[in-house]
Amino acid sequence: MNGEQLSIAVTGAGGRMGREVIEAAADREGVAVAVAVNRTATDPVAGVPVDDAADLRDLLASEAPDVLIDFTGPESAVAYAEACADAGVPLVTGTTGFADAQIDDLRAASDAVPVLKASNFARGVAALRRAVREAAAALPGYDVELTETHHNAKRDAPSGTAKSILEDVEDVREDLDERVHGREGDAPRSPGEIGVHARRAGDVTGEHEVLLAGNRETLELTHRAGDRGVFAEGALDAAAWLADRDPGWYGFGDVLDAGGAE
Ligand SMILES: NC(=O)C1=CN([C@@H]2O[C@H](COP(=O)(O)OP(=O)(O)OC[C@H]3O[C@@H](n4cnc5c(N)ncnc54)[C@H](OP(=O)(O)O)[C@@H]3O)[C@@H](O)[C@H]2O)C=CC1
Ligand SMILES: O=C(O)C1=N[C@H](C(=O)O)C[C@H](O)C1
Repeated sequence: MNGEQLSIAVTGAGGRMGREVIEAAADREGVAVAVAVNRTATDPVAGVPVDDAADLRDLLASEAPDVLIDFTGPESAVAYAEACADAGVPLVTGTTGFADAQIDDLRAASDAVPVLKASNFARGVAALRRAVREAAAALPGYDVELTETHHNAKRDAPSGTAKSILEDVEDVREDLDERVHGREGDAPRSPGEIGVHARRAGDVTGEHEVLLAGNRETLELTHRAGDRGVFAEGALDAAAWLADRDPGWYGFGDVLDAGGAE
């Protein structure tokens, strides 16, 4: 970092989250957007010109930002991670929907630069995940069903956050080893199932609900994002924290454990 000023690059600058990050950066003291790119031509966002994503490597070399924030799609995120590794620029990515091989590619980039990947930058989701782990461990034998709801333009299903929560549940409840995505026809529930339900409707920002049921009682744990600003703020906190780290693989929990942005 150059003194107290954090210089960021933003990919997917024309998308819902890219715009939100640029707008949040404009509102935050000590943060400047040095590079903003998109695959397709995009008008300036909050006064920041948006360049062609094909020029990212040149722009990273000429502008030398402290960190790149990426909310795009899996293929692009992997390509941008490779550009970051080559340019020595730390990467924060909130992109979801990666295949396992693409995660391996991201991890390879983290040999060269710090890479922070998070399926959700809301602090409430971090708290939800802790609560779900505790509840699932405390309620052995209870059925678990997860429902996520997002806007009608979301591409990947189930959401990245839902997959993270599923991993949390499976980690503390080894008896739950079969993910069942929706049910249809003659489909009685078997004990090892975790039901997974993805709803797409309107402009819902993002909701995740975990239902635990058994022993004549139910427990529901729900997070609702009010707007995308909550994700953008978390991503900026992560960027500020990551800029001075050593190469390696990080999560949003590392930022929160350290007390948030420095
Ligand atoms: N971790 C978190 O907290 C959050 C994560 N997300 C995730 O961020 C990602 C982007 O979400 P959102 O901003 O709503 O999406 P949008 O579709 O609104 O924006 C995606 C942007 O990235 C560009 N892009 C580049 N490569 C790809 C690609 N391979 N597929 C799709 N778009 C691409 C698009 O450019 P062009 O128009 O030129 O194609 C577009 O500008 C998703 O994976 C989403 O799940 C979203 C919210 C919070
Ligand atoms: O695409 C979105 O919008 C969101 N994606 C993330 C996910 O897949 O979990 C996070 C958030 O729920 C919004």
